[in-house]
Amino acid sequence: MITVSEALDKLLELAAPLAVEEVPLRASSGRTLARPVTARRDQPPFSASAMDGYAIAGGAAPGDRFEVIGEAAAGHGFSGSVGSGQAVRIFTGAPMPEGATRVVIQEDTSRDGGTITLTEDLGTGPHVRALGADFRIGDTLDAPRLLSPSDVALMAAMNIDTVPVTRRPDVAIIATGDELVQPGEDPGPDQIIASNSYGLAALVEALGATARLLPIARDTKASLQTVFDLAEGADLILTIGGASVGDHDLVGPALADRGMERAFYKVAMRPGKPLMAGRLGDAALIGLPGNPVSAMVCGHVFVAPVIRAMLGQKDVVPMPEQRPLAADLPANGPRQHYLRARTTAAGVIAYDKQDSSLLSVLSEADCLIVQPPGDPGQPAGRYVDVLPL
Ligand SMILES: Nc1nc2c(c(=O)[nH]1)N[C@H]1C(S)=C(S)[C@@H](COP(=O)(O)OP(=O)(O)OC[C@H]3O[C@@H](n4cnc5c(N)ncnc54)[C@H](O)[C@@H]3O)O[C@H]1N2
Ligand code: MOO
Repeated sequence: MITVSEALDKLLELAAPLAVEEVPLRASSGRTLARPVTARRDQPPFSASAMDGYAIAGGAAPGDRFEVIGEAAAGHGFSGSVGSGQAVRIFTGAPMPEGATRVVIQEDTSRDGGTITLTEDLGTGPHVRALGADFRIGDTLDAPRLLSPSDVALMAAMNIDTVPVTRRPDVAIIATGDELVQPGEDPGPDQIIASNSYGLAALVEALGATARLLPIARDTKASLQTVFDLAEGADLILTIGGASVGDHDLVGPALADRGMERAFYKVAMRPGKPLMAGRLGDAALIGLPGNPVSAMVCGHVFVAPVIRAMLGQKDVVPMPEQRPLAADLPANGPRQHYLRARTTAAGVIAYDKQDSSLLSVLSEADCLIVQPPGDPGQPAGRYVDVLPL
């Protein structure tokens, strides 16, 4: 058995960044920027008013009077220039007229026909946004970067309409087992619903991959080979179940027949011990254990970093957070334990039930406490490593 960190190193060797593609700006949120993009204009492209009021030239004091000589609105600048004793009615976002140095907000003026008088409680201003105050032509948004809605707004303002992003990893997901039927079907008396494939598909799609749920493979080598054929073209193949040592655990042998180069089998972790990984043709392959919580925990711990690496992201393995324990944590055995836990005001608390079949517990949990192998147990109040879910 290898350690979690050794397994992660070997897995990341299987995951090279994918090709770059151009997508419309509208489709770029949640994608990974693959190359820096560059602002095509200054923002604002002119010195602009930040408020509704009057643009004036030079100093201003309560009681000063100005003649209003024109109007500047957003999209419609004033073509003349402003001199001493003159003002231009101006609105937020309008270009500052030539000669104007500040904006007096309209609340600080009283208007009488074509004249304004500055009131006693005159503010300081200047209420002007300098040309290029947000960004200048040539400023860049650096890659790699997971694009957020705010980044999309920024790129739009930079006048970037197509965005170079890393291609979405194509992830083929194969559930295996005679006992499985799809959600919505009528299970026989010895059957259960295939749940892991759906949870894993949601997980990889949330990370920016495309999931292909292939038909359930039955517990024969022939059925497994038929479904493996359908995984052709995938960047990453996830198998679920059939990974352990039972007579019907045929995933390893079927993959060996197919010529998989195995990188490792079995990791010193709980849940998730019978994890397997390797390369099958052009695809990376991760063989996940069948127990539902084991499959999902391995999804968070191993599959997510592989997807991020394929997307060309940096820091693909999340650093655990430090949080205090709200209750004592019992001693651990020889495998790194990922305990399903919840956050309370007093700290994190592991659920009493840690069996790797309990999806209801996983669904309630908001984090995993990561307890190292051989840990002697920790008292309440001690800070421990936690992975938020
Ligand atoms: N003698 C031993 N038995 C087991 C060991 C061991 O070391 N020695 N390891 C145990 C551990 S740990 C795990 S984890 C499981 C993993 O076994 P497999 O990967 O072979 O998984 P299966 O046997 O196929 O299934 C286990 C369990 O999960 C259910 N399952 C499978 N696929 C799905 C799915 N897509 N959706 C929902 N549930 C699924 C399956 O029905 C079984 O109940 O092995 C232990 N045994
Ligand atoms: O991965 Mo197995 O459940 O260690 O529970």
